[in-house]
Amino acid sequence: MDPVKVGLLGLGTVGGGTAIVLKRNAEEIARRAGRGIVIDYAANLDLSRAEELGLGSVRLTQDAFEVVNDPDIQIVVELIGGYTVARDLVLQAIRNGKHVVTANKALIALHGNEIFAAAQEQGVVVAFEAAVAGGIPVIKAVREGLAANRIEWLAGIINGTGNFILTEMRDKGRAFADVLAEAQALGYAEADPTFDVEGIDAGHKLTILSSIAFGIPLQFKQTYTEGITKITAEDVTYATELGYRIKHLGIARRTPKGIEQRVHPTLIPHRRLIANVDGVMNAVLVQGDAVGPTLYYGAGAGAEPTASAVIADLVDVTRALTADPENRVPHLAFQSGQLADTVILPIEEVETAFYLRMCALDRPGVLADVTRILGDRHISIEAFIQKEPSSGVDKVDIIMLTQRVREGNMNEAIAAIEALEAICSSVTRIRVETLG
Ligand SMILES: NC(=O)C1=CN([C@@H]2O[C@H](COP(=O)(O)OP(=O)(O)OC[C@H]3O[C@@H](n4cnc5c(N)ncnc54)[C@H](O)[C@@H]3O)[C@@H](O)[C@H]2O)C=CC1
Ligand SMILES: N[C@@H](CC=O)C(=O)O
Ligand code: NA
Repeated sequence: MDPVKVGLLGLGTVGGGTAIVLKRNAEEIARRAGRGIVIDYAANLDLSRAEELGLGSVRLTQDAFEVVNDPDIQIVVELIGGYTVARDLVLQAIRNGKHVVTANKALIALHGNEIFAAAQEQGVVVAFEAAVAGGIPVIKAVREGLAANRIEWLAGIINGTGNFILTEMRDKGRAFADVLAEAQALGYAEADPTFDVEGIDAGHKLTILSSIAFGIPLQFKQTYTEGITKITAEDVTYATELGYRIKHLGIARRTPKGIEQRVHPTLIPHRRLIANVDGVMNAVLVQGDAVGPTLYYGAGAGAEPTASAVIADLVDVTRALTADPENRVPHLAFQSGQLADTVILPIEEVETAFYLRMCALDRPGVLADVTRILGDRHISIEAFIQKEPSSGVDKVDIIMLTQRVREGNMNEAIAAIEALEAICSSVTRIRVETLG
């Protein structure tokens, strides 16, 4: 059979990795797919990149629309990023009856509902394994491998750049900006690295995971996102003293009131496997009612790990070329008419335990005032440490772990604590999860 002709949009980190791995493993890939998979046409702003990648015989253009409109191209691989041009390109490819593979989580999280509806209508596939947790085949695992389960919750380290920064800061005491610059040089970071460090990228990925886990439409706007930029070296040290590690987690959970969909720094007991996932590695813990806990681990970013997922999708789509569209795996795991309209809870309604740190004047009665404020709102203290001045003489750092409480109640308590005259800074709060 003739090889499948692929149009590759974007020859950057992931596009380059995809070209290299497709060529290096061409024979094995063809044995798996049933026919060869070749890049026939590629688009990139800088055409000299094609030479660097040894794409000698491949047709080249700076205009990606030429690729999606080319009648010879059967599968379009979108590795440009962003949600404007990428959306137009993907929708145009679908209109032209082409299958699409993308690593673009921003695009899927924001425009996936529209894109999948268009794909369904045209009878084409839009595959997006590389969009979540890079090389880890977690989309396939949740969508297909766990199809028997009612998924109860999932929690993941799903941004490689953020995890790399937190690990280097903790282990080597390196400065935030310095590690971020290295992550950019290594090709891990998004074009706008604010997406990585402010939790937006993880929010995109969590939105996708939550949708395929619970059978709900993609709802990025309802996802609570908080980044890692406010985590201090003191918090890392105090968390360690209390037996925890700070990780940037995406958490999606079913509750009787609705679905929690949130990304934020989280204290996790240091013995948990996921607390020991370091550097650019990602991990996703998924709890199914039948299977129990399952854990997926691997590189969350980088050229070849991400290419691994892109090419796995290419193989899947190649196999599906001859299959009846009615019998394909649904884009969002559940049949398109079967998505539920379960409410996503606002963060104020979510219950977690909390780590609190505050700076107080070293005078009698302050601690009693703080514990009274918490007690009045039925917030119990699980652990407590007081530290000698780090922020000036006659001051102390008070660090507490609380039991689980509704976030709205904690907001009230924090406001009352901050209003105390003896409290000299705003209260730092980090949510705590045992993930057991
Ligand atoms: N870098 C990584 O480790 C991962 C990236 N992703 C996603 O993969 C996608 C690509 O990311 P990277 O390869 O890191 O980005 P990149 O910035 O390295 O590459 C993007 C490429 O697209 C080209 N490009 C931009 N606009 C274009 C246009 N209008 N027409 C033609 N070419 C155009 C640029 O010339 C550049 O070579 C993004 O959606 C990103 O979120 C997903 C998982 C991991
Ligand atoms: N910028 C992302 C790339 C992969 O999705 C990350 O660091 O995880
Ligand atoms: Na993946």
